[in-house]
Amino acid sequence: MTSAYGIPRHHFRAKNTLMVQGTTSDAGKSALVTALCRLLARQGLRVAPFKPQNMALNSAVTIDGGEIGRAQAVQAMAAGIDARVDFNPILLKPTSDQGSQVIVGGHAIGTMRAAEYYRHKPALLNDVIAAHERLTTEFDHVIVEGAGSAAEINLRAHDLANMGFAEAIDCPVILIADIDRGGVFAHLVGTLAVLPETERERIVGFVINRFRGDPTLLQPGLEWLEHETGRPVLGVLPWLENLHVEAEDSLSRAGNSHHEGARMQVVVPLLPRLSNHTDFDALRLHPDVELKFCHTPEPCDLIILPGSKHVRADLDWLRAQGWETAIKRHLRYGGRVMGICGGYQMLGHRIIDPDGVEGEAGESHGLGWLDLTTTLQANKQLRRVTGHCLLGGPPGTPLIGYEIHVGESRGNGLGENIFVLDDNRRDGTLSADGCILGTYLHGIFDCRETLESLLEWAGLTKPRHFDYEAFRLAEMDRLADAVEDAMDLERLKNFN
Ligand SMILES: NC(=O)CC[C@H](N)C(=O)O
Repeated sequence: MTSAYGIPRHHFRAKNTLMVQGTTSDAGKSALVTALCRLLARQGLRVAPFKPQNMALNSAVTIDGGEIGRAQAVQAMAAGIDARVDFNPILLKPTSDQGSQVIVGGHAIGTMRAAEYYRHKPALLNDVIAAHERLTTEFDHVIVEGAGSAAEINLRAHDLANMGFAEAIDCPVILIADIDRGGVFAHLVGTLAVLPETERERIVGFVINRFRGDPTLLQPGLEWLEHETGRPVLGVLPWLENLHVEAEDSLSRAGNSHHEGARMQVVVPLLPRLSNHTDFDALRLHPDVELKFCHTPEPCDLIILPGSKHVRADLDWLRAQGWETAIKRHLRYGGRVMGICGGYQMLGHRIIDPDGVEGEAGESHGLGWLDLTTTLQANKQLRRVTGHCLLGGPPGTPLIGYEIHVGESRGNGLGENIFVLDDNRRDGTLSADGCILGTYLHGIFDCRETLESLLEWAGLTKPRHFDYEAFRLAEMDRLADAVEDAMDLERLKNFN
């Protein structure tokens, strides 16, 4: 038998694989996959997350030295295993509205516009299938996350992220919809309606996400849905107040924080190509910190220039929004400034992109507050690091982080390093007056001790203890508990 798109198919052939697709973006696919990974791992099963294709500027460095979407690294954590490139064989990192850097098997193969990427897709589907196949031989279960909406029929012909993948490997699919945004029945029934018969057949049931309110009022709708579609509602997941699971990409549900009694105001310019915003999760969740992502400058104690996928363009944006003048003033009044990766590069004298790695070839004047110059190179540096932070003086506090950058910085400003890495390298530059700090390391706030040292440097006395690692694991368990209460895990296991 062949699918509506000509791919040979058999009935539910893929071993131990269950896929979650959504009726919309942000329906809760990532969270459901995270929860299922956690629940299966809690039963002592070996479970791997998988997302064929991810589009995100939040990425993670894997144990095997590649780059994948952040969500799959979080799901791996939920599954109790280290992240590896097979969990997300294709990652698209948008650099402009039309083009993305294409990362295959953990490594960038180039920056492509949509049409060019489409030409690569048939070959890429083979890479995706091969990665999935490797996981099925090693793990008891593979939980696959789709991308965006399953109903994007305009993209279906070359799809490898949703039904294109499910058809190719032949696996059952759960469809999840977000009731909080409304229209949930229309979303579910409408999605089934636009799918061809063979794809519709794969949908083994529905999950309704983010429900709050009176369940008796929902019940008639569920009965209607089951009757109308002949498919079960496998679970209604509750709205979980302030649930923290790292955001896949957009800042819509994450974002600004407000804590009663916060003593430190942090502002992060909302760069158009801001990358790795999960860097700020531990910081914005800290009880002493109020963090805001802003388009235009606002008064605060600490300004952090974040990572960027297109540093020179984001630097232009920063200037156009008035940040350069505002930051100078902020420094004059004793404020602190920090730059992470792309933001660090902006703090130097120049950013040179001779080969147009991030857009037009050329160079830009940096803000010039740290004595360094950055050249962007074809080769991307990807590594996880451990070490010590010497901010409070030797022997320093433990440090963890990761690097993802094509820029290489040189200059006298790199002399006084505050991060000593276990691989004998150094990182972390402090300006002579101690008010400006730059680093290539992402994820450094995740480590409690480093977070406290950095907050003290920024002017906070005796920061409260906040253990982000423990917090995020507890949140994963809160999510998993809710899914366990709402769904029958044994039933899900029997779908394949
Ligand atoms: N993660 C980042 O901020 C990367 C900065 C810059 N785009 C580089 O690759 O060097």
